[in-house]
Amino acid sequence: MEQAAVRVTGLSLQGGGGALLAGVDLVCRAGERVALVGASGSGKSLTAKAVLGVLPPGLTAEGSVRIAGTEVLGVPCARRAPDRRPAAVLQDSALALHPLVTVGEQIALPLPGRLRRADTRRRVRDLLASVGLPDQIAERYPGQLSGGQRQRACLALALAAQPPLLVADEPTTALDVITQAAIVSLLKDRTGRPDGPALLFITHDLAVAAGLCTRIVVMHGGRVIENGPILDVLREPRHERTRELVGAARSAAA
Ligand SMILES: Nc1ncnc2c1ncn2[C@@H]1O[C@H](COP(=O)(O)OP(=O)(O)OP(=O)(O)O)[C@@H](O)[C@H]1O
Repeated sequence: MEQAAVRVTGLSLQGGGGALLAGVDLVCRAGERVALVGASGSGKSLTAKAVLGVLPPGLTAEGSVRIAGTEVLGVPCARRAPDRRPAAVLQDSALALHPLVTVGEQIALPLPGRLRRADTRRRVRDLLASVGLPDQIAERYPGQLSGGQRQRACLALALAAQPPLLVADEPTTALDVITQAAIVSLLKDRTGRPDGPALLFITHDLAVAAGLCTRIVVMHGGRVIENGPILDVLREPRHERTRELVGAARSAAA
């Protein structure tokens, strides 16, 4: 069987007095970009947190989450082997970066410690360039960047660790439409290729999902209700809730 960047099987989560996720199955293969969609509260972020190893305390998880073939469910991110840690790009880039450490120092952190300083500086510059940021950004603090620049810096930080998978949880929601398009185009360039991470893209925007991803997983009430090639699912949604999401997206675009 081909090894997936992430394979979630029968993931269930209990907490807050009830079932939050029930038997979630999801696969994102190496070199693939998969959209995870669903109405608010359907369980997308909790699924992402289980994959990332950052589940909130007090929740009981069952099932399986395999990253590049290794079982990681219940193993916090920091205790996973470095090549089994997915990277994350989240909605709030200001919270994702340390406010008192320069962008360059933060991007250098995941790089191998044995690199000479000049090599580290060069790698940081290359990573910044790969997300369309100039060298000088390395010396700045996160608060001195625009929201779009900060999200690019978060992407550079995520790519620095060469993760098998990038989980992007509504990464463009806080940005204006032009910056949104630029970040989506960067995600398309930098993920879903044999030499880059696979992408699990959580979004409410079906049009963006269709432009970026080849497959879609639709959640409702803590379950996966539909799953398939994105253009097929959007053209002919089978589940009533998927039809509602597609209908709402069509009305918004009209
Ligand atoms: N730590 C927690 N304890 C108890 N319930 C939680 C916890 N975190 C989330 N939930 C509940 O689990 C459900 C799924 O939440 P989740 O954040 O995964 O939804 P979502 O699909 O990402 O929604 P949105 O699109 O609004 O971000 C919601 O009903 C939420 O209230």
